Amino acid sequence: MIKAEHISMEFKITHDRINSLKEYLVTRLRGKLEYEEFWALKDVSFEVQKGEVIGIIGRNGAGKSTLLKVISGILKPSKGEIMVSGNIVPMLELGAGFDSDLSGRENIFLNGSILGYSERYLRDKYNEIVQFSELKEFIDVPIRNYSSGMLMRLAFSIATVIEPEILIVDEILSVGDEAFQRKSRARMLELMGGGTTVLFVSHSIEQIKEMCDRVIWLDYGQVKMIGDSKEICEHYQNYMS
Ligand SMILES: Nc1ncnc2c1ncn2[C@@H]1O[C@H](COP(=O)(O)OP(=O)(O)OP(=O)(O)O)[C@@H](O)[C@H]1O
Repeated sequence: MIKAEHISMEFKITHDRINSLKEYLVTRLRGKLEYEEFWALKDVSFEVQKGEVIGIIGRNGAGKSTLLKVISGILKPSKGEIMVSGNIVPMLELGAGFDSDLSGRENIFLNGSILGYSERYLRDKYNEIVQFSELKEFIDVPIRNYSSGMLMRLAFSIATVIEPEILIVDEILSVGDEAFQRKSRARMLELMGGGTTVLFVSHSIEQIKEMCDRVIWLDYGQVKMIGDSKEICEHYQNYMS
């Protein structure tokens, strides 16, 4: 379902302080722009089968979010190849795929169509999405007036009600109030039970142990360990303590 072969991701970082596009172009044309190469992912390979729930762990800056972006097709890897079969719904950055001037209702259709779903399908699912989000009174308000918790509810409701084949989630379960967190966790477990393949990043090792079949542990952009979730989490906890 997902196959990553020798994925490496390079970012070019400049330490020059550049304040405008003009300054950037002048510096660049003079050949004075100095870049430092930084490899956020180095030679990462793994395979995920249909229906598996995979946790990605590692310290801050280890490359977890970068890996999710590469799998989602948001970033193209500098080296290596990623193969994905099935429709992916990425929930990576809050508000991505939304237009802040549009209402919650309009954004359900906008976001849903970006994710590749037809208007008819979204119309069928609309009530369920709104009901799950608990945003009924706010659904015709422009989302720029939503709190981050409300935005998260909307994004989560769209992503999970449409039952994607592959769901990619970055730390989303830690946002929102406790009641919604509980509800989201139940919904995630339901999706996992229904055969959705899930990849998610979490700093909560307890959550990873509870929900995942397998874990990928990234360290400095490399796969440090990959395997059974309880086993890898124990190694990780020992390593970090
Ligand atoms: N667009 C970018 N340009 C330059 N460097 C980047 C970019 N995106 C990420 N990085 C760098 O790549 C490294 C990995 O970042 P990433 O966000 O994938 O880490 P992470 O494991 O998700 O971290 P965290 O647990 O803190 O969320 C970091 O050092 C980060 O600064």
